[in-house]
Amino acid sequence: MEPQAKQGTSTENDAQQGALEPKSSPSSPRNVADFYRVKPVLDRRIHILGIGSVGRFIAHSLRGIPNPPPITLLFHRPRMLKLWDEASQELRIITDGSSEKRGGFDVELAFARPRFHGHEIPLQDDFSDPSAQRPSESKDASPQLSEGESTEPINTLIVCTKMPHVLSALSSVRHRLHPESVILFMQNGMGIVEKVNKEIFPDPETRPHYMLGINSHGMNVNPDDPFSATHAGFGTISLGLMPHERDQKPAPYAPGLQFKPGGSNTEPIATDAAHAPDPYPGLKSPGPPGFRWTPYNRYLLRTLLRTPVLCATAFSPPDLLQLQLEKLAVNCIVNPLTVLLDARNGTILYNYYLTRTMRLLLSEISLVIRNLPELQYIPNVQQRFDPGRLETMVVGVAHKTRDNISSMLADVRAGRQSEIDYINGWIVKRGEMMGVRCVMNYMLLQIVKGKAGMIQWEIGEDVPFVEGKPGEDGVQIRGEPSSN
Ligand SMILES: CC(C)(CO)[C@@H](O)C(=O)[O-]
Repeated sequence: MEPQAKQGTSTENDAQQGALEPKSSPSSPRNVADFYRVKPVLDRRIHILGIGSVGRFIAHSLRGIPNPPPITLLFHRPRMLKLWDEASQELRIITDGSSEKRGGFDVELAFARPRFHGHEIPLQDDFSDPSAQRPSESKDASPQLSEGESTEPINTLIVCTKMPHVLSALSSVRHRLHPESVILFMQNGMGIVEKVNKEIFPDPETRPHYMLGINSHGMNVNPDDPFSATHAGFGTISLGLMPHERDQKPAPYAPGLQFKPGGSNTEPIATDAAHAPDPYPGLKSPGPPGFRWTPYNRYLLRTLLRTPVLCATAFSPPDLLQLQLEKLAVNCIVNPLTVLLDARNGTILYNYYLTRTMRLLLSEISLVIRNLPELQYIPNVQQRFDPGRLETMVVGVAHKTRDNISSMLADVRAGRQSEIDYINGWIVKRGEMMGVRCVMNYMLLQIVKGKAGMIQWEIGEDVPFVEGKPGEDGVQIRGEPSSN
């Protein structure tokens, strides 16, 4: 497949698009045909990685707008590609019982590269043939590709995989992403950008641009159809562009900066208690954000904003961070408690024992959030993340989604890895960095992991019954000789 051959062209006359243009010489041709021949047009193709319910919903929605962008769905497994080829090659979204099919998607294979302790691990494609190597990272960073995998550049990527699988999924397309690409992360929980920077794009010079999205649409998958999803709850998508480290300029008048007479010119000293020397050297102090529009982050944002069914809105990075933290506080309560109780979201309401539990957890969550150094220069953070306000939010969401199975409960029941490390685990980790010991969140984290492990064991240990053949009585245990 040659995705580039299928790409559309943009008619947007975007001044920023000039960033992609080669420098024109005074003798550059001026007539229209030559202009289009010389000027590379913006690549409108959007790639989607992670074709679960949210990936299907976004892909389907984008294909429904006037002048839709070309969309490439990236499948991890050849089996999915085969199922797609055998099916109608359409995505179906069911809303209020009415189903709408849309086609016109391109598909590609991008094998997820499993990772272990921060490194890709080579796996065999075919376990019966140990000589057949799965793609893996090689020392010279030029990836080994499997048959069917593309090397075409990806300019615009939306990552909809669940949090625990983002790194292995992104590893499969790392060789196709470049410093001007934009990646939109659509995960629940916190901390993905830091992980991706550490493990996938450690060098800021070659790192793509990032956007973050918070989804509140309720989506359900249909177990018997891998290419459909049910739009169960109408929500919104909040979007924000992340400032890039390459664009950060040193802030000469950052609050609290002074220079010692005769001392090092770059070493800050404290001017007052509120602006004491940075206790978190890894975290940036809020200098001018140094934000830069690029052709692809502008294009992706515009395209998502003009897709009505997504109800997408754009926010500044500090506003988006606060929205993420509000969602985190809700998820820190609803998700693990519904796992422990093995019950729907509404169960945590009108039960004073559970209200007490919620309040104890929220006191730690609120303390951590209100002391995050990245929020210290934002007004009203103390009120916005007050435990009482957070409790009202949790109760509101639990009530609104009272008949839903939380995403964490669904993952744990199915024996999948949950997102708890990026939810309560993130609170515990950030608390540790600030000297706040979040013992209740820590305990909840351990119990949820314990319960998930228990269910994974049970699934693994399942006695594999096979149905009796016609005429045989009862069931037979696989591998055991038949009793009759
Ligand atoms: C808020 C929430 C718990 C509602 O179902 C949702 O974020 C989820 O399922 O993760």
